Amino acid sequence: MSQQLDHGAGLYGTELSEPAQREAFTNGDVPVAVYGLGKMGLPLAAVYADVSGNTIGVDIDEEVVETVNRGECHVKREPGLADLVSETVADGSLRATTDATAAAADAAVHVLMVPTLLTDEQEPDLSILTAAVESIGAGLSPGDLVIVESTVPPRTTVDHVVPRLAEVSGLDPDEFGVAACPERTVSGEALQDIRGTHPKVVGGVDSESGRVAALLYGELSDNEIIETSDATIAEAVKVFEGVYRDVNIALANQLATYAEAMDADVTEAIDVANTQPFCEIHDPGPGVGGHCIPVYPYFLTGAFDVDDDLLPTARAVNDGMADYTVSMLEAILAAHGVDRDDPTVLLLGLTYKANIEELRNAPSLPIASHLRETGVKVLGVDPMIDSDDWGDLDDIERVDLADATAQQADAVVVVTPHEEFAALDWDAFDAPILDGRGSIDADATDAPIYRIGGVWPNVPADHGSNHE
Ligand SMILES: NC(=O)C1=CN([C@@H]2O[C@H](COP(=O)(O)OP(=O)(O)OC[C@H]3O[C@@H](n4cnc5c(N)ncnc54)[C@H](O)[C@@H]3O)[C@@H](O)[C@H]2O)C=CC1
Ligand SMILES: CC(=O)N[C@@H]1[C@@H](OP(=O)(O)OP(=O)(O)OC[C@H]2O[C@@H](n3ccc(=O)[nH]c3=O)[C@H](O)[C@@H]2O)O[C@H](C(=O)O)[C@@H](O)[C@@H]1O
Repeated sequence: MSQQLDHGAGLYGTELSEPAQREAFTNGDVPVAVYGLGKMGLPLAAVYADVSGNTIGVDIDEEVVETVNRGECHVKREPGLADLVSETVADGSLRATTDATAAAADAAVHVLMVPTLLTDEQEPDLSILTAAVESIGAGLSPGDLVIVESTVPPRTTVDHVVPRLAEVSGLDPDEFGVAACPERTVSGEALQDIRGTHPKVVGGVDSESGRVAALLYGELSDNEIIETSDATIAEAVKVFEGVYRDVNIALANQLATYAEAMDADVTEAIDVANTQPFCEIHDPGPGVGGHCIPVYPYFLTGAFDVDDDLLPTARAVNDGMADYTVSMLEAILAAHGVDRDDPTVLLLGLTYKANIEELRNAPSLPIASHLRETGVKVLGVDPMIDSDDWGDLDDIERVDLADATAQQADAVVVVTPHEEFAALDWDAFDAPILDGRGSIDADATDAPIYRIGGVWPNVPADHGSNHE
């Protein structure tokens, strides 16, 4: 029996030995297509290219495709990614295209890394995933493996992806493999995470799908490969991780409101509580953003008919922190004698998380629109957002970082503490500061600092409770 895989053939159902399969994969004889070249897709495609020597990235955004094919990297602040993209494009391991069906026809492994969002009714929106699945179906061959790395509601792979692939390709489901292998990566450390910070979870729709997926990720990751009993469990692992985080952030936010009432510093209480191993209370803040953590609970509540008060309540607590922040700000303005009809507030950090260029569900957005509704003039500084990308921020007047302290704002709010803010002269603002993430070293300034659920350094005694 030949120990040589025909170039382009798939590994699902192959009679080759596993060593021969690994050799075929790392020799470039098992072409890979990665669908979605965003914050997660580009790092993933680059690692697949580095290992397989034969990966094509697919994106609907022509600018993304052209950027990648120039060997350039559009995903910011991912250590090592720009070099890896440049190297793999230069040696021919990585290329990009907008032609998903042509890519699917060439590939034997198809990796879905496209966004999975919500409808306006907070229901899972799998339209993007479905479009990519249909493109793959149009080019699917017997022996191929389709991998769902996108985060999806549990049961999506078995109930939606497999039937759609079979219908579009005309193949019988047992002619190709499908596995849910959710991406457990954090932006800002994507390459190291993909290569093994955490165990890689792999869940095949059948044992052969799981076997092939585990073999491939055994080449990408130097961490343990955890093969779950089926694809649904693998999908649930990812969603449960995210829901765990949302509920625990809601707990931290609720505890912050109690800390205010008891005139105690919630951060100190949390830090000390977390010194025992059964406690991992998260951090309070102005809200939970991104298109992951605030979305994943709806992959359960919007996908299954279960009587659940907990997840919706946690979502309401987290979404309520924007208004909580605004109400604190209104009290701060009053305490500092600012009673004009149109005070000016400067927001520092608009994206959902420090040093990450993503505005989806960012707490700064409801904070800004709530302030605008009350007649406040809202200025914003965010070094992660170029001026030509400011269009979505129509409630906020853009200010360059260099001009931040010159704005004569009546109050300053640190919503997202980008690393650039560490160098700011907080005294130069000559205004009270609401430090939404507890990111300012109070010893470094005489400015009055207010925190959510925290002690308020440099705040005069008559300016409300909970102060030093
Ligand atoms: N951002 C994160 O920290 C993490 C995200 N994830 C999951 O990864 C998936 C992707 O998220 P991100 O990379 O952050 O999204 P993103 O928004 O950064 O990038 C998505 C990319 O997909 C492209 N795209 C949209 N429709 C497409 C289609 N039909 N075919 C091909 N490409 C298409 C877009 O043009 C964009 O370049 C989501 O399911 C998310 O839940 C998982 C772990 C971490
Ligand atoms: C369970 C978990 O930690 N998931 C991670 C999460 O990463 P993500 O980039 O969404 O950021 P995050 O650190 O969870 O923050 C989400 C939001 O929550 C806020 N946040 C975060 C932690 C906290 O204690 N308090 C808090 O208010 C952040 O400011 C941000 O607005 O979601 C990622 C994802 O699935 O996209 C996932 O891969 C990451 O491992």
